[in-house]
Amino acid sequence: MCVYLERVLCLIASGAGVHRGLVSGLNPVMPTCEVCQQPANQICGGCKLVYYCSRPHQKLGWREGHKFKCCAFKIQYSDTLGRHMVATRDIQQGEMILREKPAIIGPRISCPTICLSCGKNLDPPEVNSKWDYYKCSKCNWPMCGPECEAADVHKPECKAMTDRKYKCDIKYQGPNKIQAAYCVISPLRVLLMSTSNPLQYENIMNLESHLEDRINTPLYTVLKANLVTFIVQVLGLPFDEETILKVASIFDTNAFDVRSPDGSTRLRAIYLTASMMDHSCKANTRHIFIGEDYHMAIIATVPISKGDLITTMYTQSLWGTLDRRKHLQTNKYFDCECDRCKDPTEFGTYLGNIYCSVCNSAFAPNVEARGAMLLSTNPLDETAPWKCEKCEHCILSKQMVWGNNALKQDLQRLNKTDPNQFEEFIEKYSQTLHPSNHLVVQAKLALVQIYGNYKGYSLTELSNAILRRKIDLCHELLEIADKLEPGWTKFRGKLLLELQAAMTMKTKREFETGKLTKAAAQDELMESLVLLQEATNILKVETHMKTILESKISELTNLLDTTAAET
Ligand SMILES: C[S@@+](CC[C@H](N)C(=O)[O-])C[C@H]1O[C@@H](n2cnc3c(N)ncnc32)[C@H](O)[C@@H]1O
Repeated sequence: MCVYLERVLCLIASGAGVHRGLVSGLNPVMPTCEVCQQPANQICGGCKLVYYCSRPHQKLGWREGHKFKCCAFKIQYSDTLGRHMVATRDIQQGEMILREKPAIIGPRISCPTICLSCGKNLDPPEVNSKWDYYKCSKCNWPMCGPECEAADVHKPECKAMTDRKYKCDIKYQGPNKIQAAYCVISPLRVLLMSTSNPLQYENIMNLESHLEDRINTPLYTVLKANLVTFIVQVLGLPFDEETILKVASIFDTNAFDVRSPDGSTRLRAIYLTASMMDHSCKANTRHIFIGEDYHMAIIATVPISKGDLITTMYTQSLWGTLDRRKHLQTNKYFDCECDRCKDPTEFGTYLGNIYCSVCNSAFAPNVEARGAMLLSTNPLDETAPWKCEKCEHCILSKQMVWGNNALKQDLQRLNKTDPNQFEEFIEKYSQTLHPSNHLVVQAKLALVQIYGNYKGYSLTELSNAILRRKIDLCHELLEIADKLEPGWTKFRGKLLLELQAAMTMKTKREFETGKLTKAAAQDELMESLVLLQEATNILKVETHMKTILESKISELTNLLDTTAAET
């Protein structure tokens, strides 16, 4: 980690300059100039972390290398947002704003049986002709094998448990059985840091927790019984109930969901600096995980101007405003008031809206009002009624919520591998849900994934009509992505890949059947190549995508060559 980031972390830890009410009482030692080490009082305007005695020395320091180290962000504090990240200079699309290793990584609150060291999902091997997992020889937690048992990450917790003769009693009970016992591990790892790495422990304990909001929730009542009892009574560790629950609450407020590309590992981790990013329903970054240690990189998805907030998405971008705000209130304890939440049309996508049943009824006298939507009269108030944009028809917000939930359940019940069920869902609700309603969008997204990828629906197996359908769906979804997740987002990258694959197949078929001339086929293939190049720019940072993208590019260029060679 660069020295500047370490200083950001120290600032976070000490609360200096960025922490609520702690701006006074800063380091009494006079800062020194980065260039001449003389007393200095001019702070670098970019990173706000280094000082200079004069303008010439600032210029010299910049030329001598500070320009490569200066962070593109600073952490600020406001009463409404708490600490948040702000760009200290213009940031380019695709630029890596931050790369950081996890301060702590561990199992989620409940998960299938995983290895405590590497986090991989465990398949039960046959041991002594009885089906069970390999177990740590000391604490009995399931592990991959002796190598993981000996890994450093497991040593402190293993010692804490074996010192008290505690043995884990997880046994193989069939595939994918969810184990609640894992809820103690990640908090235990943080608590043990209080002696092994006190500075890091302080850093973590300085994060926002919202414990006061969570303490009486059903989950925290369970944690009081399970987690607190385990730490205090079973392990005999010297922590009070509030500290233990605060650690759990810090995870719930700040942890990132960490997934390996192949889906074999799913953990939660805290990244101290990245956790300073506030939420926006149209975020300007995305994050990726790099390597086996799950370093996180934050990437700008759009150009970010100096002074802009650097934001991330805490919820699902393809949910409507009612669902997103509810999720943020119950999980992160704030009311989102971003531009998208304020706009009853969600930037013209109408993602969370439905058709007005009066204007769209078959008997409606005014045909010009067809397509009119119900809009919330105040999107920042979940109890506000919803009114038609064209007539006086109004419904209560709870009717909107009930209807939404009923249809959501209908969607969830569908067989995820059967495209006909998603097509029927879209058709069935076409009088209520317009083509970019969030439930229809989710059904369309499922179709884009099935068509061309699933067994029985590979690209070569698709009929021309379904191939055309896939292309149309990709275009529709890309239009929504441009408004809600613009730029170099994973969503756009994946859609562009799907689109170019379908377009290439269509061109190939039409050329082979003589529907397209050589020149027209080449023009179309060039169009696909442009899409593929943009998808590559977006996705190449994800290491597992590199070979896939390279082989797609070579397939497409080969096809271009072959087409050019045909007579
Ligand atoms: C991961 S922390 C982000 C850092 C946090 N602001 C702090 O001061 O430590 C998440 C918390 O930040 C606050 N927050 C994040 N985004 C926000 C937003 N758009 N509006 C208001 N509060 C927000 C909420 O309290 C949320 O639970």
